[in-house]
Amino acid sequence: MGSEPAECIGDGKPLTLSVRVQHWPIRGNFTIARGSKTEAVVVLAELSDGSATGRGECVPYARYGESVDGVVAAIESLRPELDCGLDRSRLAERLPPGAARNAVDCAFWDLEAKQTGRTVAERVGLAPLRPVPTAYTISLGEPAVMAAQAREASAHPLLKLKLGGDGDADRMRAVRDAVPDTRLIVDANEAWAPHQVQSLLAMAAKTGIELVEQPLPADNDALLADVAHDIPICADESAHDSLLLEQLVGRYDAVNIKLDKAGGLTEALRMSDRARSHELKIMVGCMVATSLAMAPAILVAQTADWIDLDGPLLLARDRDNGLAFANGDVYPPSPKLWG
Ligand SMILES: CC(C)C[C@H](N)C(=O)N[C@@H](CCOc1cc(O)cc2c1C(=O)N[C@@H]2C)C(=O)O
Ligand SMILES: [Mg+2]
Repeated sequence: MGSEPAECIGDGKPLTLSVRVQHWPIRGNFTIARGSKTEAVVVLAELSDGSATGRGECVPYARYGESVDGVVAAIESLRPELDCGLDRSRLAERLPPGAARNAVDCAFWDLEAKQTGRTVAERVGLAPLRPVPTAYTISLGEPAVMAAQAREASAHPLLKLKLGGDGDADRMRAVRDAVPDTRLIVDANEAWAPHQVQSLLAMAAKTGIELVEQPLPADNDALLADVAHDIPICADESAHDSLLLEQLVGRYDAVNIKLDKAGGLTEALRMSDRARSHELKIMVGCMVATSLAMAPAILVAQTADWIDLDGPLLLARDRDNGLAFANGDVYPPSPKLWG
């Protein structure tokens, strides 16, 4: 009698939770080495203390063993603890790195900003947020189609080409010919075979591409230690949270930090610090999602080497008070959106 349930690990105020699955149509469709998509399926978590409400959005990703139902259930499982005061500082004790923790962590940060009247950027000690240049992604397709799309998108100073293995030398060449002055990065999403990696990296360097993201399946990471390369190789599917960063050293030159992999802003900031201490360069990336999912990543992007936060640009429509994109830059969020 009177004792707290065993699962109570927080000492904050009771919070109410709302969890919703939302579908946001993509303009046209979006293709990478793993398949095509016509909509972004996101999970929205809201935490309320009765007067203020904080929001966070995540994208469950089957590649990491996640499903929409599983992520919703993981967030829902926090309900009793939120009711007895679970706060952000204890969240990592309850959820592993991944999409579910991301949505809740970002909702906590947003709620804390509203409760304290101080932006998240101020609370993490950042200077006033500035606009940052983001890549714009060209979907995987035939070389001529990708070249045409790159030409249409050439107002974006930095393009990210999705690659797929066979035919990638032609894709890189065709796009480079179409946009000779545009900065290019490429993302193979694990589609290169070990026997292709050396020649495709050389072709990427020759065509003036400045970064190659996740060339090999994550299981083949060890092979990269012996691959000579003139351009940086960036880990995406091989990099999740700060604990596993050490394994990338000697294999990769950079790491793509995504809040959905890390489990939110708290861990993404830690990952960014730790990547620097291992002398890894930093990309900040995203899934196909609304501006609410990009907003916290803009804080990590302030010190990143490459920024890939174009999710909302691929959507047919975005949330109210969505991020502004202009001249290749993405602008900091309004507190009406997040933070
Ligand atoms: C809007 C762009 C796709 C975002 C960014 N530029 C990007 O390339 N991000 C990812 C790709 C992740 O996109 C995928 C791939 C997939 O197989 C399934 C999904 C998504 C997604 O966003 N939602 C579903 C779950 C990258 O690899 O860097
Ligand atoms: Mg990637």
